[in-house]
Amino acid sequence: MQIPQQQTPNAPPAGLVSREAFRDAMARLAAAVNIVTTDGPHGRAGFTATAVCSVTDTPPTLLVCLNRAASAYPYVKGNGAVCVNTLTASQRALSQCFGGKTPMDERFAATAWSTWLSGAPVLEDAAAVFDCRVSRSTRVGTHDILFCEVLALRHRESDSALVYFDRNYHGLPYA
Ligand SMILES: NC(=O)c1ccc[n+]([C@@H]2O[C@H](COP(=O)([O-])OP(=O)(O)OC[C@H]3O[C@@H](n4cnc5c(N)ncnc54)[C@H](O)[C@@H]3O)[C@@H](O)[C@H]2O)c1
Ligand SMILES: Cc1cc2c(cc1C)N(C[C@H](O)[C@H](O)[C@H](O)COP(=O)(O)O)c1[nH]c(=O)[nH]c(=O)c1N2
Repeated sequence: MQIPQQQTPNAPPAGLVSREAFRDAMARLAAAVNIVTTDGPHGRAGFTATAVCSVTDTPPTLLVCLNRAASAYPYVKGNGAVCVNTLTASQRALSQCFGGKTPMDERFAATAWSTWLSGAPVLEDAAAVFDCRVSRSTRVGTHDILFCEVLALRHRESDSALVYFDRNYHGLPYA
């Protein structure tokens, strides 16, 4: 039998969760770290993202949550193309570079990039690469949820992972 929300034991009343409490709890969710890039008529940009997950394999689609205040936002929206580059443990510095206030050209100067189908910059030695077109997007609060249809991909076998957990980076060795 399903228990209605208001009768769930120990459930706090709705509407009392602060941004701080939400973030504190979210900090307990370990997440893969990605550099999401874009390029095209509206220009090149990229940002670090942990809010990335699989949506469906038919058609292969993932989602990325992007803050509309981010400097990359107008570029991503204008180009309608992104590449999700999932980082290995050795790429922590790159995540820091794309996750702060570093000027866009300096971010991309930190390493070499190529392009596949979408035109967005590809990090060839990433743990996994998902080259995508943005098939649709939805506004929720401060963010847009971008649904990204995968046009091409590649992944490395037996490599480490970069994980963001408890407001810190952690290297996860393979096996
Ligand atoms: N989804 C996001 O937009 C997101 C995720 C992680 C980090 N960040 C950025 O990196 C900074 C440092 O993050 P931190 O983890 O070290 O400490 P934090 O206390 O700011 O965030 C803790 C956790 O809350 C979530 N979060 C943070 N800002 C958010 C936002 N604006 N919208 C939705 N969820 C959010 C993330 O899961 C994050 O790991 C943040 O202040 C934020 O600017 C943003
Ligand atoms: C570990 C980690 C994880 C995330 C981020 C940061 C860091 C350090 N940031 C923030 C994003 O990368 C960037 O810092 C902000 O958008 C501000 O960038 P600008 O200085 O405006 O380019 C981020 N932003 C976003 O819109 N969605 C996300 O999933 C994440 N995830």
